[in-house]
Amino acid sequence: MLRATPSLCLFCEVRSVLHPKSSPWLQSRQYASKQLQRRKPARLELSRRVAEAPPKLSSRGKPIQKRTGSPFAAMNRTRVNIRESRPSPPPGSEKRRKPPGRGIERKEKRQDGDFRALKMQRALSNVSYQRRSSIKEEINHIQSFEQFPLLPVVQESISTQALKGMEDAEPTPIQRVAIPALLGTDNVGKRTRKRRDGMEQFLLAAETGSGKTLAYLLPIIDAIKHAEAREAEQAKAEEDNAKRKKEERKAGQLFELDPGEDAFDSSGRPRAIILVPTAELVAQVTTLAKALCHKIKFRVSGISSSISPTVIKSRLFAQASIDMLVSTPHLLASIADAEPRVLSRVSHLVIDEADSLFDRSFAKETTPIIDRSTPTLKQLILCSATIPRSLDNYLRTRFPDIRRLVTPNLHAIPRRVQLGVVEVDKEPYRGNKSLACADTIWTIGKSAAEHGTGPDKENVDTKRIIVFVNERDTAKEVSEYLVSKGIDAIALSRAVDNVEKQAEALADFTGAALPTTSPGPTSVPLSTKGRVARSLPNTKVLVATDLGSRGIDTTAVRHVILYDVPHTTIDFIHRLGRTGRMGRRGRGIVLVGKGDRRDVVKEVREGMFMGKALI
Ligand SMILES: Nc1ncnc2c1ncn2[C@@H]1O[C@H](COP(=O)(O)OP(=O)(O)OP(=O)(O)O)[C@@H](O)[C@H]1O
Repeated sequence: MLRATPSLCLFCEVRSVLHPKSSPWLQSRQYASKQLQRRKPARLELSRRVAEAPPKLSSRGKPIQKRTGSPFAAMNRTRVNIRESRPSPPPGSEKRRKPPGRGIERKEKRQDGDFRALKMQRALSNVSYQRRSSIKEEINHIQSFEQFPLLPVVQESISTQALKGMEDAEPTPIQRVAIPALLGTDNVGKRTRKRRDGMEQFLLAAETGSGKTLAYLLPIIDAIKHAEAREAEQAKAEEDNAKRKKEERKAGQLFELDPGEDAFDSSGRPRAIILVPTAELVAQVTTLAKALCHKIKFRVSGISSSISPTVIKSRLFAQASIDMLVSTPHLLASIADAEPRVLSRVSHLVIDEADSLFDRSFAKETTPIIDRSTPTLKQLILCSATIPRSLDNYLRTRFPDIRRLVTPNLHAIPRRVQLGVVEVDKEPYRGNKSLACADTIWTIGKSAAEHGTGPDKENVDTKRIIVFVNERDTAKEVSEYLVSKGIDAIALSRAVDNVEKQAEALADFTGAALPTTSPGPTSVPLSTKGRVARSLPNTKVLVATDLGSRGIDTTAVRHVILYDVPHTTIDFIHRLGRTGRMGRRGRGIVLVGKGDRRDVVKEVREGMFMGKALI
């Protein structure tokens, strides 16, 4: 009988020492063959982890942990595993996390999921659909301006001055949301009014062409008139007091210094300031405020760099007092450096087109104006058609308590605006974008010319078209090309020197009165290389860069051509927002060429078709 000692065990080798079966019955054949079967594959199969490098060991001999957050963490990976790279949540944060996929959240994820290309450049801050629906419900009951507790004179001026000729005009959604909030008569306002001490902050955000200007102007003018009445009462009481004291002094024959007249000078110290990015917008907002002041009686002035310094000085300081000032930040900041009192009585400060005025080119002028007016400020009102993510982040840190007054359709381009696409690479343009642009304008313009009835078919059903380009230099190039093709076009850009003609053309587009002395923008050189070419009557074209598009009220414009595909959805919203204003219909045409983001254009079109908010 064979006896197997532990050291001779063929199958268990070293382990055999501890093997419970290292006993004499190990010799049984059955057990030996089983062990052989088990061991066979071990000689043929490689470990699954054979390709991996052996773990790096620290000086203490322990494996070094991979740094997932390091910029080199993803090197040499063959699989994308984004989850792995996410930092683990801090302890305790699980409690605050909402249960996954509940109600609105889940639905929104699905809605967002459609914008695959736009997600890559996600530019806009999100407003939940739940919030949009609740705002809709809240403002549903407001049907007329009379429901706002405005002073009777302010109330009257709406139909007779601001919306003259518009019978039965109803407040727009942003006016329904903002006017009660700024007056402090909405539910939140009533609750907080009593414990209000410092400055109130508001963000008004609504679609383009939805009447935001009137939404902030009416409550501010109302507040100015209230303050005026209070101050008049106070002045009367002080006057009575002074009179009484004088009589007392006379009766008592007391020697006292006569305090004399109160030297409180309010010239050059406006109560309300409205900041806008361009001189064109200064003119636009001032015109509306002036229309209101005919009835309401308050003093408003607009100043911009297009006005001479002498006129600026007289507008600010020549009047006994000034109630409202409209300006650009650059100009006001330079005036405030020389004359700090200009910001010493401001109770209402509006930053219109806030997304522009808080961006890099304006922020260094806008922010100090806010800081310097803060001691007297009662309301800071920011206003914008879009809330970019950068602005959203800035507001969260700088104004965490700001009240966001948004409308249900914020960031959605209305369905009444259609977006068409012209493929520039295809026949007959063969990549010539300017030719495609001129041809598109001719197609739009021809129908206007055909419908003209006058002998020279002028001023009859004139089509106004805005062409948007991304770069300043392109604006001039494109307008010159269009003129060479017989189109009445002018560039609106800071790079263009013909300021007077620009102003005329813009006035014509915005419906403002044209100066009678000017020959009018209809006279365009219609010749190319000394030869008179055919011309397109009844069509006017403005070639503009993005800054020209901000805030300008071009209600008469039905067509917008996007010569360049806009960089972000923000630009899409502002540019297409020059048409389809205040419930009108409009048409946008985008020229798509080689290298342009077709997927982005497609998604914007789909979003517009479905009336969805862009992201
Ligand atoms: N309640 C209303 N009913 C009818 N029209 C109105 C009403 N309120 C304002 N409007 C008109 O709507 C037009 C657009 O107004 P406004 O320029 O204030 O729009 P906006 O929202 O500031 O646009 P943007 O975002 O482009 O600056 C103006 O011509 C204005 O007279």
